Amino acid sequence: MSESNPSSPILPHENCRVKICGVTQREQALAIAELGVDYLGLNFWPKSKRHLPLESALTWAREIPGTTKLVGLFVNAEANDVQDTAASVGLSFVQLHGDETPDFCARLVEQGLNVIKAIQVKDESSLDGVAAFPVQNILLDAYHPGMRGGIGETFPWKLAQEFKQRYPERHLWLAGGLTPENVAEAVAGVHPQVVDVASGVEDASPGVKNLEKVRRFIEATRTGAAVN
Ligand SMILES: O=C(O)c1ccccc1N[C@@H]1O[C@H](COP(=O)(O)O)[C@@H](O)[C@H]1O
Repeated sequence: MSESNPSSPILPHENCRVKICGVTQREQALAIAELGVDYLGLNFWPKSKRHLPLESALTWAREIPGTTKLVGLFVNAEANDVQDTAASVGLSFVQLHGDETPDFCARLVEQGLNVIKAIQVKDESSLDGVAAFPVQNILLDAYHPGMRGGIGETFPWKLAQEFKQRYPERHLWLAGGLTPENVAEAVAGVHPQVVDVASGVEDASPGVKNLEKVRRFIEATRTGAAVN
């Protein structure tokens, strides 16, 4: 499926697109789509605080307008479950945030899925393995021992800049600790294709977004300036 989203109402700054991840409520999902977000992340990892049961997703996900693409997040799921969920929910991308191997990703790509492989960046060597993954979309997130993601921590963006130099043909989804306050600096310094945020647009409750923060995050990404 194409990366382009021609009906997006405002052209993003430097064409950087926005993904809001870990939405758990139908009304919020519709409101966030209405704000013009490019990608909405649905978290199918049962251990996440932002877990969305498949049964819930099936009741409302297809109400989201097609201008907002759905991304399903999985951690070490079975290939058949990823494929079945993608088909039944109508996912445009699957985000693999666990220890999935290049072969596992290849199998899903062969099935016609658009795979985003997440890499938790510990240091420069974390980038070495990227070459083996047969996917166009790579998501870089912060490394935290024993945690899979959604933790609100940044990693040194100079490593994301290095990724861009080493893998210019890949699409970079930049994640990890992004907020309405720092996303403009991230876009200007790294030039990712997509910025992805979960906790940075929430208050106290994981999975419940602060819509004003979402609005400010989108605006900061598209205007290239921190919005207060
Ligand atoms: O959000 C989660 O709960 C989560 C759980 C397991 C793996 C990934 C998860 N979220 C992803 O983590 C990054 C960064 O999140 P944050 O903005 O730092 O909170 C992002 O890609 C989310 O999609």
